[in-house]
Amino acid sequence: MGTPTAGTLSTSAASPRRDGESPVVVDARGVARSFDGRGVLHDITLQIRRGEFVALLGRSGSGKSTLLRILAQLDTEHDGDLRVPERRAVAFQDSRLLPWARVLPNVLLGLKDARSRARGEALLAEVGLADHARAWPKTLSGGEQQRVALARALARDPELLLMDEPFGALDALTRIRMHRLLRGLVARHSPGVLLVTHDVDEAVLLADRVIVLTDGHLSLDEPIDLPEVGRRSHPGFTALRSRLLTELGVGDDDH
Ligand SMILES: Nc1ncnc2c1ncn2[C@@H]1O[C@H](COP(=O)(O)OP(=O)(O)OP(=O)(O)O)[C@@H](O)[C@H]1O
Repeated sequence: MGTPTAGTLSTSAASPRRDGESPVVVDARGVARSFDGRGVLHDITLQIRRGEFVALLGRSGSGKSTLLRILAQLDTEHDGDLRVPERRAVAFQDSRLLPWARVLPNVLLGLKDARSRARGEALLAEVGLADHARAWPKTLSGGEQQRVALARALARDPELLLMDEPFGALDALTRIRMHRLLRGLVARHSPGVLLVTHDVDEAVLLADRVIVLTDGHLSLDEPIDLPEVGRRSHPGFTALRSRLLTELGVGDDDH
């Protein structure tokens, strides 16, 4: 494995957000990863800007989680150049809350700033859990635990929010509610977002842009030019959904 060039983007102070010119919060050039000599990611070049919501689709084993872990810098054993901001947050399919800490301390975990508490409380209110600040995680439903995990991620005011199948374990109705919540949170807090999902509908409903990994190669990178409201009933939704299913090797008839 070669030595990666990893840098830190500092975007918050210098560049105010401008249409189409928001600061870049992921700048990956030629990123590659092998395990035991087997290439899993090949020559990934990808930029994500602050405020942009990117969905990452791919078949099982295509390298999605590997890429997310690299962008989170949980895995630094890659080739190529990567720049991501210091202020980044990751959410996984399981909420990974500490069972021995109540909800608010979970949200505030690792934050030392005296103003953090107020921010944590405000975020709990935003995710509809103001009354649960003193609850133990195990007393919450799966959806509530994921809402706490989102509050925890946003408490760091991340410039980059990375999510790996965050709603994968939730029932269909809870997922729909989480989609609405997430869109609102992202609109208000404006991080750059990379959402790994298996779910084509989820990708097309939520994202501004969709990328597809095929056997470790970025095989598609496309803006989603659909209205935010009424997206599912827009004719463009069905068309893009079909194209993505084809790209993923699943015909509409199989679905
Ligand atoms: N630590 C590791 N050691 C060896 N191989 C690994 C490791 N991590 C991932 N791989 C391999 O890399 C490939 C891509 O895995 P990855 O988890 O990134 O895929 P994925 O697209 O996220 O899959 P899924 O949708 O099933 O979660 C797989 O073949 C996997 O076995």
